Amino acid sequence: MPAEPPTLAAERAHLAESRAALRRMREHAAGLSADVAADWVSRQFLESLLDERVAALADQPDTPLFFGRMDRDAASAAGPAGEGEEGLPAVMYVGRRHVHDGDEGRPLVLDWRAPVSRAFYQAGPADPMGWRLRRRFGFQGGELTAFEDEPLDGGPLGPSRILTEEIERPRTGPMRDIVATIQPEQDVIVRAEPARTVCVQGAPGTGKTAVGLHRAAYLLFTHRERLSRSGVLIVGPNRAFLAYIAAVLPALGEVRVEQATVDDLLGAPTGAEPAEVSAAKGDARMADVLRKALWLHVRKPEDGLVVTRGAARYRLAGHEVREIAAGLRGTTRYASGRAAFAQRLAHRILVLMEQRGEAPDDRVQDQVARSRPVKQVLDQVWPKVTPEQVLYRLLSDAGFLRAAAKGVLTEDEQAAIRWEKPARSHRSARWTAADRALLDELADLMTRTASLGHLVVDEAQDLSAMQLRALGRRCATGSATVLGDLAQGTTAWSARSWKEVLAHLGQDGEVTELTLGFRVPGTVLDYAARLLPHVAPELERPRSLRPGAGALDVRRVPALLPAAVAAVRAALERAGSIGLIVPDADADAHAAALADAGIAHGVLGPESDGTGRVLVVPATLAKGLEYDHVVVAEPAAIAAAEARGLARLYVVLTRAVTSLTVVHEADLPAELAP
Ligand SMILES: Nc1ncnc2c1ncn2[C@@H]1O[C@H](COP(=O)(O)OP(=O)(O)OP(=O)(O)O)[C@@H](O)[C@H]1O
Repeated sequence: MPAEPPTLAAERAHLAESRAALRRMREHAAGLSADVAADWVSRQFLESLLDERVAALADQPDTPLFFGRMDRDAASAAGPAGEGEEGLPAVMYVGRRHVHDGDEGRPLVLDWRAPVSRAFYQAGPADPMGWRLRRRFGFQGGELTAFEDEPLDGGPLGPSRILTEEIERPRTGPMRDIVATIQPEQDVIVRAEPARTVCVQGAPGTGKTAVGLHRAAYLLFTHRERLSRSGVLIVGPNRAFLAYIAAVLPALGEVRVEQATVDDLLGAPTGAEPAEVSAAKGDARMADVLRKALWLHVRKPEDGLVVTRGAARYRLAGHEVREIAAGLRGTTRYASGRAAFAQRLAHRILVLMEQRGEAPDDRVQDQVARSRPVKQVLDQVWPKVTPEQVLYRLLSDAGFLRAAAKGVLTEDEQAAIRWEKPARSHRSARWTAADRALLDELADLMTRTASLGHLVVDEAQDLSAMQLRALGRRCATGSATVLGDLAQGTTAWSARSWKEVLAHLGQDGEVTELTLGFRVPGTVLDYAARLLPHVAPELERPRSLRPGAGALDVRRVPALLPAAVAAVRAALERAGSIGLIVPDADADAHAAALADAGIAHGVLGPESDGTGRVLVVPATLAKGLEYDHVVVAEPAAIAAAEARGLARLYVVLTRAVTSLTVVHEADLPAELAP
């Protein structure tokens, strides 16, 4: 066997030493006892913390313990004992977590999220940040097999082979983390200050989703205590997408991040409606209409209030009751306003009691507030209502809608959102996705929605103003990472500007644009970009990290189904995942054709992630996903299936990592012409 090159041997020795140290750290943690806890509850808590710590220190044999190394330049490293300024070692290894040598506490591997590790991602010849060399390691199944050096004191760096290989490594399952190869412009977003909301406009495959997930991991590392208390939530477009990204954060050691769709948060729709109606209901002006509609329920009192206690009667005149209601109206949330109204009425009665020489205490005030006469006034003036009751009334009662929408919605707009045939009551009403956002707004007008510490919103361009407001409430006291691509907006209410999105979300934030695509090879990206002037002319044309790479094959075929099967069969000759993306209406036919041809496959559904190397993907579910080889069947039908069909086609054509085959029986959409 040829001798191993000395550098590789030395790096492997460091890996072995780090692994041994991690084992010791784990043994040490496992030996810690929760007995120091003062009581049973604290002991349980401490035990679970220790279990978590032991689990976190497990060495996953397939996951490299470190993926990079940095060598300081001579000037910075010339400190005592080989340590440079700030006590930093002359050499540092960067990995998924800290590993230190138990005896001396010497760091063997530094966590990628530690401030010092920033240099691994950011240093370059233009600004070496005190470092001389960056080394990237190649691994195979946990074994260190290669390395690549990037001198930081020389000329400009070429593209990293390890990065390209990582991108082209065949996909076998869900999304992987990119912690070893985060690029400088991505790193800036990942490490942006926690309090800052960042918004990323990114062309297909520029790493928006990856960046959002790594930012969540970074924030949890830097502000663990605060954020694990207040919570971090990732919001994605559908279950299939969430299943696809689900493994990334656990691989980075973060298991406490929630993932949800907007439907999960606001409630699943039980009804459907035309897109124009949803668009009208999704308009931000609906917030004004709802506020008005709710507060229209507070009515002027007709009579005063009479409370009897024993033989005594206490009376508040109508104008006094009116004044109290008027003083509260609109100054609080509806539910707390109702409670405060009862208390204020009771307080005034208490004052009358005192004037008569009684000495009532707080308990008496509470009793009066809950008494029958007060409740009667309350129900008449400030009735208890639910969001469903208010929205039902608004959408079914033309007069009430007119009163609430006066000066905000035109007659036509009112007619558009009104139900033609209302259900019999709010209980039997069918609520659409757009209604769910309205109900959430009403619920918040009644009682404040709890806010989380940080929200990552992916594919944010597809959310309506009212949905964004609903998400904004959930990060009102925190910050957000907003990710999306205006060119991939496929809803009737898709955003036209990120400024507006941020305004609806109620967050101040800067918009950063990513245009370097990692996923899609140059030839394929250029083909898809022919659609860009038609879907989002204001956006910059995306560039690919692999400009010369990729195979594009566009074929007119006499019969679509057999041609799609043949294209899938050809892709099966190569390594990696295969997505056959088809118009939604044709998914069953394509699945049947594959089955007839004896090709094992899964079919992606809204609630399922689909399994298998070959997946039939309805076009409307392709967003955010990727496959090594993509076969697109009948682009014209995909484009014709919906109002923003060209944007859908743009999404569909940008899912391939290695090859794209387009088969079509009908003419291609004219916009795809060169
Ligand atoms: N720095 C990187 N190193 C390695 N792979 C990367 C890097 N950045 C992105 N990728 C890979 O590129 C692919 C696309 O990334 P991602 O899905 O995050 O992009 P996106 O901008 O969300 O795309 P889309 O808008 O099309 O959904 C993924 O496979 C991701 O792992």
